[in-house]
Amino acid sequence: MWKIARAATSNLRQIRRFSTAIPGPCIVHKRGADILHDPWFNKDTGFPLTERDRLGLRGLLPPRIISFEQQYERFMESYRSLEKNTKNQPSNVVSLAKWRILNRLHDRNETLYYRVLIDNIKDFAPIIYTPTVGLVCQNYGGLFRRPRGMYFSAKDKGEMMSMIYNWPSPKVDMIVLTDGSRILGLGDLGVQGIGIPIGKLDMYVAAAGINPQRILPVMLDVGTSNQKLREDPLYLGLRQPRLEGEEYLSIVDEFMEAVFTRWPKAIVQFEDFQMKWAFETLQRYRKRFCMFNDDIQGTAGVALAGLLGAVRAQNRPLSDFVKQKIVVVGAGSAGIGVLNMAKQAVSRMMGNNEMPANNPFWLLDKDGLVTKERKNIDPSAAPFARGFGPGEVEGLREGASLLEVVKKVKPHVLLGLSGVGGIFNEEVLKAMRESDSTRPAIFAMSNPTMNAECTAADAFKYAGENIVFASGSPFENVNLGNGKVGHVNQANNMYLFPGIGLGTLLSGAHFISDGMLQAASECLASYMTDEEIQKGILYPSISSIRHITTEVGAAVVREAVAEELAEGHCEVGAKELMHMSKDETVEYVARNMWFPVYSPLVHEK
Ligand SMILES: NC(=O)C1=CN([C@@H]2O[C@H](COP(=O)(O)OP(=O)(O)OC[C@H]3O[C@@H](n4cnc5c(N)ncnc54)[C@H](O)[C@@H]3O)[C@@H](O)[C@H]2O)C=CC1
Ligand SMILES: CC(=O)C(=O)O
Ligand SMILES: [Mg+2]
Repeated sequence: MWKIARAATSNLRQIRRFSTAIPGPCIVHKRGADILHDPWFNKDTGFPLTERDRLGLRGLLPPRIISFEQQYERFMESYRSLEKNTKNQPSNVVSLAKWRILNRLHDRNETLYYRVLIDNIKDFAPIIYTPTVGLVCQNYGGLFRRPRGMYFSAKDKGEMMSMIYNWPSPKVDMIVLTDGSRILGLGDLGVQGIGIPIGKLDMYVAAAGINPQRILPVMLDVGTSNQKLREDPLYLGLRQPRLEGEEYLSIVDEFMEAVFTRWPKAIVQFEDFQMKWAFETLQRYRKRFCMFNDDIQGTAGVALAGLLGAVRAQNRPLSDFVKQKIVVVGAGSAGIGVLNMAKQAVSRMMGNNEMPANNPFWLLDKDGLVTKERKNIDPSAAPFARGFGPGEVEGLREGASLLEVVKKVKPHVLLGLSGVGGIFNEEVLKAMRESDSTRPAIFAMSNPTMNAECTAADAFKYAGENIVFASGSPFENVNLGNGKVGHVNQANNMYLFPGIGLGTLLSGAHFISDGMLQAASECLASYMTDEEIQKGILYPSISSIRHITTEVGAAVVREAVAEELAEGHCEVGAKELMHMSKDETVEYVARNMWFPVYSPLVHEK
């Protein structure tokens, strides 16, 4: 079942070379300076003379023509100088300086921006995505220069159906939407949360090859509960308390109707909504519109793939997943999402849609262990509340502390999605040494870095060198001495959301089923070889994110076909999708991925 998928696509690079060798023309409806000021079309000094003539650019640029490769080198050179010149400055200052230089390129020339991003994704992802994107959101008021994406506010009620036509691109494939209410582990950042949809969509372009002219980051500004922000003179959002209840839902309803009226085939990814709205909107829209919630569903798939990897790392068969004791810290949208998907996997493995006699999950929130004695328990957490009596670990009371739970349960896995930095402290990590696993797994998945439940170095230092470790934001591998390395995995939903979006788009499904999400997760899990897993490597390197996304996208397409949800995309109909072999589906996905090269621009009125 867990075959290695990589060999099947060894010809991917060739496909990409071929498709980039003869770039198709790009229709542009403007001329002259308007083109130079449009990052979608601008080539800076790279416009050939013929194009300068055709588009009225002669004289608007210095005469020398610089090739794409030279422009690329020039940018990388200035990036490297910046790195050198800021060496001794505080890390936040350096990170923001790096973000600024990339953002300036993004604002000026998207083709070059995405090319440097794709080629250097391992170095640049921590800048355009977590952790730096968190810092950018926190400082958004001061950093703001040019708008990116669209802003729909509570003041726009009744206007959204017409506003959506203000977006200049006639076609949109992927939208990432936030209301800014839970930005990473940083809380309510109101309108400043727009940085998250922008960063996520950058990953869509880099990893999934979604055309940047067809992405749309959206901020739904319904106010903020963050009083400090409301009082900040530089704050750019509505300075009013967050809308609640029906008032809130009517805004989201109106936005969704507007989007799908203009772009019926678009996919909307909900991102960083506070828990109550994350679950409510998922339930409300998932059958009506093509959408998913990344924090609930994307995170769950990535975590499940890692949990299965942790079983393999113990040299145990995957079916032993049902015997793993898993402690999840954080009962929010992400933690509950992970538990729901892990529970589904357990029931599938049991073959009878039942849970094993010994419930393998323990859930903690800010009030400690969640049990059946919990007052006013959230309905989504209720299925995971522990009981008392036979089959239960003795002596664990309602609200037991994390340390008590770890000491008594001796879990195989300790997984944090609490947003609380350092909560896996020395004592908790040392208690993991008594785990019943030969290779305990510690997943500190909260973002950004300062909110991680522990650092990689502390995990290996206190819990032991034989652990497997994953974090939501990147950490360096840990030098364990004697030539040994503690491998750090990045358990982040970035390994799945681009493939879920791309696969759904290319299948033409109008709805994202549990089966499609499960297929994505299984594909990620099976991507890793036994040799890698034995080294504690549970996820691929981010350098291969395009490759893994192609595989995940193909797995999603195939599942949509199997469930008869696939209706086809552009000239490829449902029947053709049905007759594609696995390799052909992978090639189909690869063929449809955008790659940044300068296309000849053709002017049309
Ligand atoms: N690595 C990844 O791919 C992802 C990471 N995350 C991260 O997970 C974190 C949580 O996200 P959500 O679940 O959406 O947030 P949320 O706000 O819905 O939930 C947070 C949960 O943590 C609990 N909590 C707070 N303090 C605690 C404490 N001291 N001990 C135990 N539990 C405590 C809360 O009671 C709540 O249940 C964030 O930092 C976010 O960045 C979220 C999605 C994906
Ligand atoms: C990664 C992500 O989606 C989060 O931290 O919210
Ligand atoms: Mg998120």
